[in-house]
Amino acid sequence: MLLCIDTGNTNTVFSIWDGTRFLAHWRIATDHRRTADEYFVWLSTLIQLQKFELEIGACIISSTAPRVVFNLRVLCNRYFNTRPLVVGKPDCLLPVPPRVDDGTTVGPDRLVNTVAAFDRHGPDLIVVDFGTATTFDVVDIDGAYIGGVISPGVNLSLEALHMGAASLPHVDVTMPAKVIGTNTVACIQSGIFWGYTGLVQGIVQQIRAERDRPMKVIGTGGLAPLFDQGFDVFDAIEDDLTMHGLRLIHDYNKEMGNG
Ligand SMILES: Nc1ncnc2c1ncn2[C@@H]1O[C@H](COP(=O)(O)OP(=O)(O)OP(=O)(O)O)[C@@H](O)[C@H]1O
Ligand SMILES: CC(C)(CO)[C@@H](O)C(=O)NCCC(=O)O
Ligand SMILES: [K+]
Repeated sequence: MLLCIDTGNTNTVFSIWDGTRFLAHWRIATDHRRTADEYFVWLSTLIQLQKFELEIGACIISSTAPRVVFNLRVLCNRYFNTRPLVVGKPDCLLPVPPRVDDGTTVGPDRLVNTVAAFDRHGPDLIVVDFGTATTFDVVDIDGAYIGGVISPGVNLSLEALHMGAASLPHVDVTMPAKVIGTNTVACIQSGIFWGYTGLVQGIVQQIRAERDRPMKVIGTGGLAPLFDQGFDVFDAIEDDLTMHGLRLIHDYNKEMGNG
């Protein structure tokens, strides 16, 4: 079985692939201080609760937080007796290398999204990921990541508004019926919801114009379904894009006789 670990700046998701399907997805807050032993106690509790018999034979990690990787490596070595593949490191092969400026380190989550979206939807894509940051990853004809856009994530913007303005509360994101809010919460919800809707529509339109070709738009991340209600910009929503990509990259490395 394959253990896939997706560490974002906010949350880390552990998923188990049994060769045919994902058996479980477990989420924990990202914290670089968490030790290998702590991860293992947490994981084995969940494994026991679900009454799984797990034989982890391989691990793959994507981490946007470099400091977390050390303890995740120790977890894989010590408790699963495997050397993990770490996306973005030279010893982890990608089906197609990214085409970006020399010296740029592309976020591994964006590389993984690109691989997964290309596998499912073919060439010429814009992947919009609503995570800690809202990112746009552009996929070329051959599946390469060729750049994109990074903007502040929805929850980060909400938090910044609450932190910076003494009278503004923290609110949840929902789709407001109207643009003109008639109370503080409704005004903030409108700003976030219609603001991000406009941001996504505008950036997608400009990417399409710059590329001058038809492109499909794939939405992913926890908030993608919410933003799908407001407007018709996504050709598809994928809730497991990162895990699918991690599995593909693992399989690719295995095929190539790597690791
Ligand atoms: N209506 C909502 N309002 C606010 N947050 C929401 C809502 N629906 C889902 N979420 C959030 O979406 C998140 C799941 O999204 P996802 O896993 O894509 O990103 P993340 O964990 O926040 O970021 P990262 O992957 O960068 O760590 C959860 O943190 C969840 O709280
Ligand atoms: C943009 C984020 C934070 C999105 O998770 C991550 O992909 C990252 O840290 N990227 C590094 C810079 C880049 O992707 O160009
Ligand atoms: K993510």
